[in-house]
Amino acid sequence: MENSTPHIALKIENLSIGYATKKQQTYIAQDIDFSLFKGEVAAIVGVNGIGKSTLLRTLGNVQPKLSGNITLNNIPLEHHSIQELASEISVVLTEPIASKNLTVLELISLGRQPYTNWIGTLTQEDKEKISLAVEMLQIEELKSKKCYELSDGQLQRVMIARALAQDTQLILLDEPTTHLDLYHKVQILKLLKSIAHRTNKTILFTTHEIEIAIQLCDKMLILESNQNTFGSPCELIQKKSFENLFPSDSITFDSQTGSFRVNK
Ligand SMILES: Nc1ncnc2c1ncn2[C@@H]1O[C@H](COP(=O)(O)OP(=O)(O)OP(=O)(O)O)[C@@H](O)[C@H]1O
Repeated sequence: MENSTPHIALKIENLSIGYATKKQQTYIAQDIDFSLFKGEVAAIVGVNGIGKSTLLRTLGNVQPKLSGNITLNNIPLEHHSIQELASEISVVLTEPIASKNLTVLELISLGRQPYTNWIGTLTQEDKEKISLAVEMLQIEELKSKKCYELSDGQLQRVMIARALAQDTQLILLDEPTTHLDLYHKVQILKLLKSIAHRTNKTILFTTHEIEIAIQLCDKMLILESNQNTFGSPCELIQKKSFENLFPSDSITFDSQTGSFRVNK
């Protein structure tokens, strides 16, 4: 049984996500099922408020699941220690960072925290991983700037560099391209794809850039209120899964071009 799934990095079965208080549980999405292999890049798409960020936070162990199974490298998420998770999953969320007074280099160095000693001394390996992340995100000229001096798009690239410096098997990113112009959106998603393919990491991100995701992702998860559909972009197009994502009197999906058309 072990040998039949050696390369699955992340397996999600019957997952229900939402918010729990002592009195009640509020379900945001239920029956989510999918698996991601090592070396794959995948996008979670769906309309506003459907639960994309909630799912990402649940997978990143930032908030608890309501039920179901999340398995990372064949081991249930809850069986990984906090220390293990920090070296296996990096999470880039949309919340503003508390540490904007740090320089860019200091912030990226925090990505190495799971590996450094208690005073945070960086080894040669740590420094090399940080330099590589800076180089990959092309942010050399920002290294000494304070984070509060950055534009939203620059900060977004710095946060991705921090996640890369963390050097984890799974990288989760919540809307990593929101503040970027079209060129940088494409550049970041192409970079994420090449990192996944070159380094065998698994990268999962939420996005509203459905058309770019169709062109660049290996897999996509479409969250909808009554169902969750998962597959390669080609499979999803063939299954007509994108066609009912938005009200058809306003927007229709053209399966020939893989793009949305506004109905005037
Ligand atoms: N802390 C919270 N407590 C209770 N409900 C919440 C909380 N945060 C978000 N929600 C609700 O969960 C639902 C899903 O929100 P979520 O942010 O995951 O959606 P999303 O698909 O990422 O949306 P968007 O595309 O607008 O970013 C929404 O109805 C939202 O109101």
